[in-house]
Amino acid sequence: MALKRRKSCRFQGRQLLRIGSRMTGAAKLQPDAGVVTAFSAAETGAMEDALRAALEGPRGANPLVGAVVIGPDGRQLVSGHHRGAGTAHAEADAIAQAAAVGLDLSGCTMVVTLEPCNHVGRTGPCTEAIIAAGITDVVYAVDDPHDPAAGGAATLRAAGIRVRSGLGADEALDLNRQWFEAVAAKRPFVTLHIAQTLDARIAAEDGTSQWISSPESLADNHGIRGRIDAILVGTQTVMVDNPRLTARDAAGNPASKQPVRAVMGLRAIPEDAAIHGDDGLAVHLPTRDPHEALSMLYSSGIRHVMVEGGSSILSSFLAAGLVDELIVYLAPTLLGSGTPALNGLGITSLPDAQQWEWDASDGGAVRTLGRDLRLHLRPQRHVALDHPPTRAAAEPAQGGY
Ligand SMILES: NC(=O)C1=CN([C@@H]2O[C@H](COP(=O)(O)OP(=O)(O)OC[C@H]3O[C@@H](n4cnc5c(N)ncnc54)[C@H](OP(=O)(O)O)[C@@H]3O)[C@@H](O)[C@H]2O)C=CC1
Ligand SMILES: Nc1c(N[C@@H]2O[C@H](COP(=O)(O)O)[C@@H](O)[C@H]2O)[nH]c(=O)[nH]c1=O
Repeated sequence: MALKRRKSCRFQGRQLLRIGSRMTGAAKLQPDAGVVTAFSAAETGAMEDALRAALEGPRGANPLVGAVVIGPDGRQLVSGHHRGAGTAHAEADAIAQAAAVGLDLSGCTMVVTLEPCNHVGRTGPCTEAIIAAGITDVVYAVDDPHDPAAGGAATLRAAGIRVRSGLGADEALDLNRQWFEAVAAKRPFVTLHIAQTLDARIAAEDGTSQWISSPESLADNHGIRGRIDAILVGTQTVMVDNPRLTARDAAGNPASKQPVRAVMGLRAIPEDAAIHGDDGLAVHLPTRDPHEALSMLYSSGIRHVMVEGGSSILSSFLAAGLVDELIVYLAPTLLGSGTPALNGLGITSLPDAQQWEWDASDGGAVRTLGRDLRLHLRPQRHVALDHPPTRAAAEPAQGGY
């Protein structure tokens, strides 16, 4: 990934860059008059690598974040990335790696794709770790909308650290554009799961569907179940499959973290349905409106939901434009008839088709899982972010961080 920059603006190994409307999707690294901030070629290279490192993490309640620390001579010393809610942030990851090999980071520059956090969530504040490491310079791409007005940058400055932002802002906004949108809309991040045959069926004519996916795909799906906040299905899936919707390992043992199990639809859930379990994690969302379902989940602290199916539910979330990430397990199996993965998106003409793009994050866009292919996609970007992230946009993180 090459950050946009013009070579002509370089002088003595440094670039003169203007940060134009830094927090908008139109933010560009442009050499020009105006607010002038200088970033060195080493910092620019480090930001490119930080953006690449960020892609190694999974999408969800937390944004993808990467960090690279460079020494006073511009050499890259260590890099880190965030591996999902509840794990070390990218800055803390890089600092921990340096500590593990006895690397002294005092006097170094931390280059990171998101403003270092200032709050105590599931992990300690990154500002504290940066200050404690003796880092003297921080360059970050975009503000963190989760922090209150005086965010991490202010804390770092108050500690005497030189802080600059806006380098790679376009790329960093694009990297997490769905996450920023979900945060601004105050709704959970939505991952849609489809386990389908080659001819896009999710169940046979008689309703049987277990299992279309390979054991490896099922294991992958259970891995996701173990790190999301909630899993959601329609009432019909509960009637037909009587699913448990728990996160389990290959031997059937429950994972340490279990998602809330949400059922969406107006019908009552049978009392003996397996989904109730005995852990109090099952909820009924008596609505057919996906917006309403998400707002019910959000108000109870859910920040990442995986929509599992069936077709009516998958279609309703897709038609409403509420899907941030799409994971399709594609089995080399043909049914020729049965329940289609989707049963209508309100599209009648090709120009109106939904367009998706391959998502290289978290292991890549296409992976082989046993005999299946795992396809990973995100909505295609049509325009710059209409509503750039602002600090006021989000409530403090609950499910994530
Ligand atoms: N292979 C896979 O990945 C999966 C396969 N499946 C399969 O899918 C099949 C079930 O799919 P399907 O029949 O589509 O049922 P769904 O599971 O999608 O549930 C549909 C029901 O949900 C309620 N509902 C809530 N919101 C909406 C909405 N916006 N639009 C329409 N209905 C809504 C309605 O019931 P109400 O009257 O209660 O409101 C409706 O009848 C099963 O055979 C199951 O095995 C299911 C999940 C995953
Ligand atoms: N058939 C099918 C899936 N089906 C989904 O898994 C649910 C069953 O979950 P559980 O009772 O916890 O094992 C079922 O109701 C449906 O939501 N998933 C997949 O990854 N691949 C598959 O082939």
